[in-house]
Amino acid sequence: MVTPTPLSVSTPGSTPGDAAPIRLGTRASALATTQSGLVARRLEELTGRPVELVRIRTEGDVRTGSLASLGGTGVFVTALREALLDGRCDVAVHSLKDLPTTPAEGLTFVTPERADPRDALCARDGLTLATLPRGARVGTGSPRRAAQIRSARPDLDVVDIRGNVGTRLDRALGPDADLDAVVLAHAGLARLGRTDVISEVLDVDVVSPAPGQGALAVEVRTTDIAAGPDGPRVPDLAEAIHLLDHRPTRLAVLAERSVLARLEAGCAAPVGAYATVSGPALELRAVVAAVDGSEQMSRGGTVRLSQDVAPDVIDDAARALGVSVAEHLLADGAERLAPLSTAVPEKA
Ligand SMILES: NCc1[nH]cc(CCC(=O)O)c1CC(=O)O
Repeated sequence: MVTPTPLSVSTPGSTPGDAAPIRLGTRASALATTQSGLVARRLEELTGRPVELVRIRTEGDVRTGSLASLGGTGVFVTALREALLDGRCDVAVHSLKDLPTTPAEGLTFVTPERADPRDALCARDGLTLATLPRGARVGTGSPRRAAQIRSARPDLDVVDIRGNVGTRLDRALGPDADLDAVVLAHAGLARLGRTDVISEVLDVDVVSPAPGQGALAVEVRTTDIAAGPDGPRVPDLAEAIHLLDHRPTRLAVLAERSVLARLEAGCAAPVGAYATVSGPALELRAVVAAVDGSEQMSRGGTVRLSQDVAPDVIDDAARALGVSVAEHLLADGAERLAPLSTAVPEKA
């Protein structure tokens, strides 16, 4: 327990405006600001301090090349992390699936409860993966989605697209649509209030989600929240960050991200991983797919989480599950199917 500081005590007549604001760094897209707004409101409730959004442009927002050509490692997060480290903001909110698996020096993050991790097909006329006509054009910028869509429906024409959620939806559903469908994360659509455009939520056995999909990372400077001789440097923030952490989400995404880390794969690699906690069990399934859809391999595993050990021992068990599943995939020849490293080949 952290002792509340005067700042976090709500005294009669005190409003959030009375205390120093918490500056929350976010990308400027509609999805990013919506996600950040959710976290900002929670932080205001938990600390009694106002939260100010600081908009930061990331490389992923500036560059317009295909997602695969950007290389995938941290293009959406590096600028936010720099802003945190040089003090332009105190908290940064990321989509966890955009966060590289290599830890950032001096920073630490928690994961609030995850939303639906599945991908969603948004097709004209309510079409589904099964009912799209032969040769239909399906847009996605994700090699993981492309690989699995092609594997399920080799006859479809998968088209590489980029852009924010609205732009991508327009490609299939707008007045000038040039595609029959696009694939987007359910969580992003849900946060934007756009689940009406979904024609099918794709089962995780058909399209395995990106590691961490649907979850947010709320990142802070380690020094602000780590307990020192006099307690954390920012006690009310430390307490709030601690309360935002959702343990089952944390364990699931630890296992999923450990698959990616052990495969030395980036978020642009055709790798899916999905873990769930049910009772004392953590269950994980991961997929590596050839981008042309010709082949995919899948491995799963389960670990029983002992309740009477230290939290970091349980975290280690979640990571070990991911590593073990990844090693099975490597033993199966996963590297033959897909370029796993972040060095992305020239786009055709
Ligand atoms: N790289 C873009 C991105 N990062 C996170 C989400 C969706 C929200 C989430 O997965 O938490 C999206 C959009 C999409 O994939 O459709």
